[in-house]
This record gives sequence, structure tokens and C-alpha cells, in this order.
Amino acid sequence: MFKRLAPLAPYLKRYWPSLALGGVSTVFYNVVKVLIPLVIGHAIDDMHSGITEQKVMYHALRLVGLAVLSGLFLYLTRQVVIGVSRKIEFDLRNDMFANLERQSASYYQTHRTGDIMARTTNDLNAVRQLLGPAIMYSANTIVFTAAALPFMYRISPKLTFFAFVPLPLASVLVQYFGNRIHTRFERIQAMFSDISAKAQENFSGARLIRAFAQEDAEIASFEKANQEYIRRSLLLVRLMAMLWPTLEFVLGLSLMITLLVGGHEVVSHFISVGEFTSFNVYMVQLTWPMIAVGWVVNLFQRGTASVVRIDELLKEVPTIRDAEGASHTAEEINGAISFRNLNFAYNEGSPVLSDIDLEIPAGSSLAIVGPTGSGKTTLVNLIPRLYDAPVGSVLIDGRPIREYRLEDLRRSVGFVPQETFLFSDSIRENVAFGVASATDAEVEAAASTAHIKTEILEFPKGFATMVGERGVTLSGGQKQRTAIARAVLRDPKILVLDDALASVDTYTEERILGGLREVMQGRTTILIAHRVSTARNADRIAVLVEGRIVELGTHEELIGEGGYYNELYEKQQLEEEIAVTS
Ligand SMILES: Nc1ncnc2c1ncn2[C@@H]1O[C@H](COP(=O)(O)OP(=O)(O)OP(=O)(O)O)[C@@H](O)[C@H]1O
Repeated sequence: MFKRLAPLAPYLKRYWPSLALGGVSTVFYNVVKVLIPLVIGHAIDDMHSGITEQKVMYHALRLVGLAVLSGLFLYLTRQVVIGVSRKIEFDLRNDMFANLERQSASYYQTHRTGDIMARTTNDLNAVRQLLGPAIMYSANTIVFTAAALPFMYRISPKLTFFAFVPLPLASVLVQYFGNRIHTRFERIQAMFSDISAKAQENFSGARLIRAFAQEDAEIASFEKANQEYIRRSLLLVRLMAMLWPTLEFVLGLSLMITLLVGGHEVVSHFISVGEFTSFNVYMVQLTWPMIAVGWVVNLFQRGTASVVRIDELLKEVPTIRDAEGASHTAEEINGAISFRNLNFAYNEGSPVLSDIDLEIPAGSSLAIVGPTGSGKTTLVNLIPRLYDAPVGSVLIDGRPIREYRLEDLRRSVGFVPQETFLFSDSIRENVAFGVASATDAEVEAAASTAHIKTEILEFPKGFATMVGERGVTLSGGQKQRTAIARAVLRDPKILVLDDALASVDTYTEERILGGLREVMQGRTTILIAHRVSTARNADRIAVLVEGRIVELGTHEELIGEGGYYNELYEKQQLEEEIAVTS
């Protein structure tokens, strides 16, 4: 077990002075606690030979003194040990988040979000309980039992033996019930996650549910899940209801034995009434630590399993990271992109890109068109290394992209993805994402280039308007233009727009392209498009079909070729004519 807990060692090491203080105060706390029954016993025997006010006062003060001392040490122990467990929880949470942030995009396709969330919440909680309560209660139990046993043994070895017989049973019972409670609790938690996910989907998919008139069906299905939840909860309630009476019975048994055997010892004058009382107080004090043993064993089992799961997450090495010796920086990037004999497949599946040979000179623009699923997004994703192409098949300024530091490479690419993601934050912060030093004027200029500034200023709070779950809902086109502003603000050498004008009308498209033309000066721009109107003004247009470049040239050249692009052009011309005449 200790080997499995090894990943915690560096974290514990960090706080060793606090842990040492916790250890010392645990010893002091238990030593003081062990003295209390002795003082009570002495007091009784002393008063047995005649009670005086002075004696009562003296013994009472001694007890109060000990109680205050033990309280102080207990406070110190809890404060220090539980405090350290919280600090380690904080460190672990930070480390896990940092490592999750470093993982490549594909990590999130192969790992379920629910599992990641469980590791960062439930497992972390279990580890904290192991570090805090589990360690503290085990230390208390061990130290107190070790300190109390010699005193109990000195009072009566026979009584000690008999009184201890049922106590381990309490601990075994707690462990047995604890295990079953844990299993049932996990099932309830799993069901609760299902219910929450269902409710959440219903809230975010509210429009779809209304449109399909599925409210009643959804209510019925939710009620079914909720019923299962209550059924499982009641099973747990039954188990808990059985645990406490059973425990009370076992502890009562132990006290009864103490009373019977101890009473007999007193009557036979083997021990005094004071000693008998001391012994009873020891028994009462030992009850909780004995119960705690079973509980602590459960905490250790759960905690150890969780440490393993957390360690797996912490050790996960990002598949895409800086290559060894990657030293070239953003300043060295001019923006010429080359694809050389590029073949690519996701996870060793069927090829998505085949024999791509393409040179995009620095500062030029390229439009990529092609049927859906032909690999356009995949091709541009390889430039900022969102997925890794085979070594040497993607180059920037003649250098394989792996020779650049990942952060610098990505900083040089302004990316407008196909699906816009906006954070639940103000529009300003969404535009300035990744550029901490951006001034208001720069943010506004970027918004102006993306032709969204006027619309933003029409919102009551302008750029401070919140978007996403806590704010206004932007239209698809507004979202895309916010994303364009975000990419432009980064002032990148390479600008990639993945179907970024799909949600705007042709008039707005024309205006955005006009604005971008200025921005595109001196930058390499790649535009993925489904409309000829987006592609036609690019320096060159590449047609991608089933992962291969089948046509490459200017608008005029491709029209002349009479291939896919020409067909697309004629079809869209026809559509426009029909739209005008109808
Ligand atoms: N992360 C991924 N894992 C596995 N396969 C993927 C992944 N992303 C895309 N694909 C597959 O690769 C192929 C090309 O997809 P891609 O998104 O590059 O096409 P596209 O030309 O951009 O399409 P669209 O015009 O519809 O956006 C598709 O068959 C798609 O199913």
C-alpha cells in the first residue's frame, strides 16, 4: 500500500515542519488525555477517606487544567494536520489542472469528461480525507492506545483482557458496513451524475425540446431516473440505520463486561473504587478510537485507489509537446508555409490527407475549397500542431515546424476555428483572449476590422457586455466575427479562417473581407470556404477532394479548367440569379 501512496511523498515533504508539529501536538494531546482518568481515580480514592471542600476544589482544578491543556493540543493538531491536507489538496488540484491544460486536443477525444471531472473532484476529496482525518485519527488511536494500555494493565490485567475482547469487533463491523456504504454511495453518486447531466441537457437543449414538443416525454424520463435515485438512496438509509444500533450493542457489551468483571474485582478488593472508575473512563475514551480504526481503514483504501488515479492523470505526458532541441522562436517566423509529401491519418485510421505538396509564400493568401469531409480542417489544424503531422512534412520558412517552440509557433498563428467558442465573460475579454497587454483601443480596432464594433456598441454595456451562459446570446454571425477579431488582435504572421464567414450573409462577408484585406497585408492567410465569393480574391485557390489537392490556381485559372471549382462557381451563380429573379 505504501508504494501506491508514494506519489504523495513530494507533497508531504513540502510541509514536513507542519507535519512534525502536528505529530508532537498529537503526542502531547494523548498524554494529557491519558492523565485525566488517573486524576479522576485519585480524586475518588482520596475523597473516599473523607470529603473536604479543599479536596473537591483541588481535584476539580486539576481536571479543568488538564481539560484546557488537552483542548489546546487538540486544537493545534486539527489546525495543523487538517490544514496541511487542505494545502496538499490545493497543490494537487493546481498540478492536475496544469497538466490537463497541457494535453493535446486528442486527449479530450479519448478521455471522457466525466472521468476527468471525477478524478479532479471525488478522487481529490478521497485523498484529502486520507491526508487529514485518516492520518490524524490513526495517529490518535495508536498513541492513545499505547499510552493508556500500560495504565489499564497496571489497574488489572484480567479486566483489560476481558474489556478489550469485543472492541475489535466494533472496528471490524465499521469496516464491513463502511465498505458496503461506500459501494452504495458510489452507485448513488453515479445516478446523481446521470440526473444532473439529464437536467443540464434539458436546460441547454430547451429550444429543441420545445420545438419537438417533447416536454412530457422528458418529464417522464426524468421522473424515472429520479425514482431510481431515491430507490438507491433508501438502500443506503437502511444500511446506515443498521450500523449504529449494531455498534451500540457491541460497545454496550464491552461496558457490561467491564462492569461485571470490574465490579467483581472491586468486591474482592483487588482494585479500589477509584481505579475501577479510572478504568471505566479509559474504556469510554477508547470507544471512539476503536470505531475510528474501521472507518480509517476505509478511508485508506479509498484514498489509496484515488492516489493511483490522480497519479495517472499527473503522469500523463502530452502527446504534442516541444521537440527536443526546439529552439526557434516567434520572432524568426516570417510565414511561408510548405506541405511536403504530406500523408495524414487520425489514430492510424484510413488516410485523411494524401500526397499533399503545397507551397504558400509568406504574405500570400490561399483559399481552400472542397466537399465536406475532404480534409480541409485537418490540413490547417496541422499548422499550429493541434495534431502532429509526420516529421518534416509541414514546414514554416523552410524549417520543420517541430523545430519551433510550441508556444511560439502557436502564438504566430491566428486561428478562427469552424466552431466558435466564447467564454462566459465580457466581449472585451473574449476578443482580448491570449493578449493580456491589449489596450481598449486595440480591442476596438480588431472589432472594427471584423465588422462587429458597431453592433457591440449597440449593446447597453458595449464591450463590457457579458456573453455565454451569464449574458447575452450572440447570433452565429456575431460569434464568428468576435472570433475573427480575437485572431486579428494577436497580430499573427499566419491567419487561418476555417469557414469563418459561413454564418454571415454575402453583404457582410464582402465587408469583412474588405476589412481583412488590409490586415492580411504582410501576413500569410488561409481561408477555408464553401462559397466562391469568399475564395475568389485569394492569391491562389486549392481544391481538396478526398484528401488530395486536385486543382490549384487563381480564380480565373480554375474557372478555365472546368473542374470542381468551375462547377461550384456556376452552381452558385445560378443560385444567385434565381434569388435575384424570385
Ligand atoms: N479528431 C478526429 N478524429 C478522427 N477523425 C477525424 C477527426 N477530425 C476529422 N476526422 C475525419 O477526417 C475527415 C476530414 O475531416 P475534416 O474536418 O478535415 O473535413 P472538412 O473538409 O474540414 O469538412 P467540412 O467542410 O465539413 O468542415 C472526416 O472523415 C472526419 O470524419
